[in-house]
Amino acid sequence: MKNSITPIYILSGFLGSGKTSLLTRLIPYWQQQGLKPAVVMNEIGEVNIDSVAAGHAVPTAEMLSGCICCSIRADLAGELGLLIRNEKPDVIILEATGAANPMEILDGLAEAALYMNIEVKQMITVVDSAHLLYLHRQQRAKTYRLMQEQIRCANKLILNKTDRLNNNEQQEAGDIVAKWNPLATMVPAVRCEVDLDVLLTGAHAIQGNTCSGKSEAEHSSCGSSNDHDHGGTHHTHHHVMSYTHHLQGPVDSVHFEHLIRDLPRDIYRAKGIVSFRDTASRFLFQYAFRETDYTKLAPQAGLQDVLVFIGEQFDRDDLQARLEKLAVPD
Ligand SMILES: Nc1nc2c(ncn2[C@@H]2O[C@H](COP(=O)(O)OP(=O)(O)OP(=O)(O)O)[C@@H](O)[C@H]2O)c(=O)[nH]1
Repeated sequence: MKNSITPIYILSGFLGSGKTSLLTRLIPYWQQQGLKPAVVMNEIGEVNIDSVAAGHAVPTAEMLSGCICCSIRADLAGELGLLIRNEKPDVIILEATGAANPMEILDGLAEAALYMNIEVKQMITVVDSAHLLYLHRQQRAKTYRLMQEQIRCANKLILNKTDRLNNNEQQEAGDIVAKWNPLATMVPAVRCEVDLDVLLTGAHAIQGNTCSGKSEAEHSSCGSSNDHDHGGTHHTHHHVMSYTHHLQGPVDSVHFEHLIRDLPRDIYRAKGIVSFRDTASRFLFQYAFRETDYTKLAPQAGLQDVLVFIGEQFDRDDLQARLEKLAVPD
């Protein structure tokens, strides 16, 4: 392990807010400066679709099937240690799952810092401004509270997806975020297109145990609420669940689009790789807060065809049955 301090940038933000979009900008930014970035990617699901989405070839530690803020937090120090020892990166970007509570990640990193020379430089939270506004109007407790925590703990905020809001709504979303975290620098953006020189320099210190002056008791979504199981050292996100479905072959594009259109509201994120038999093409598929996106892939690129759905206590069996029907030709 090298003796110099390895800076760590944490990318936080709710599911589908744009963290991977930011990652794809950060990697070439540092590479162009002659630096060697490495990535720690954390996914609640069993597969890492984000590395296909990011399209980068940098040293990556994948932490799958759990959340680094709770169920697999104990593995974080080991993964970081391996990455630093084997790859000697100049900078590490830690992309948390969208369900992660940033306070718990900071705690995990503070533990890791006992064994290795690391320093958390920035906690950048990417906010899906349209989703934030929707939740603010609905006041859906658990998800809303988690988003609030992620915003409060940041020292840099990207108010992303402003293309989905009109001017008044953008103002409203900005006001909510500024009220929750008046200290952080906030930058509005579309697809996280921000001036990285500005984003990465100068910021108030990360607030450790007192995100924007809030008390420990208010850091509820992972540390002290009923959302998590605190049996021993094992914590789980009760209200967030995922389902991974491996597709056995190409599916009909129209049937697939209907299935996605009719997804229950409680599924707020889906992503995967899917091949369509009617168009003979293969796509990276993304669904975030009711918006879908398809990026064409080379026929053999990346993983086997697979879909990951993330949401709040949705009917997994029903979803599985509907996905299995897709495999049956007309
Ligand atoms: N309309 C719109 N879509 C965006 C914007 N930024 C990102 N997206 C899309 O939103 C989806 C999710 O973006 P990601 O960057 O993968 O989000 P993420 O936060 O990494 O998602 P998770 O890791 O699953 O939590 C993708 O389809 C992106 O293309 C934006 O500013 N506007």
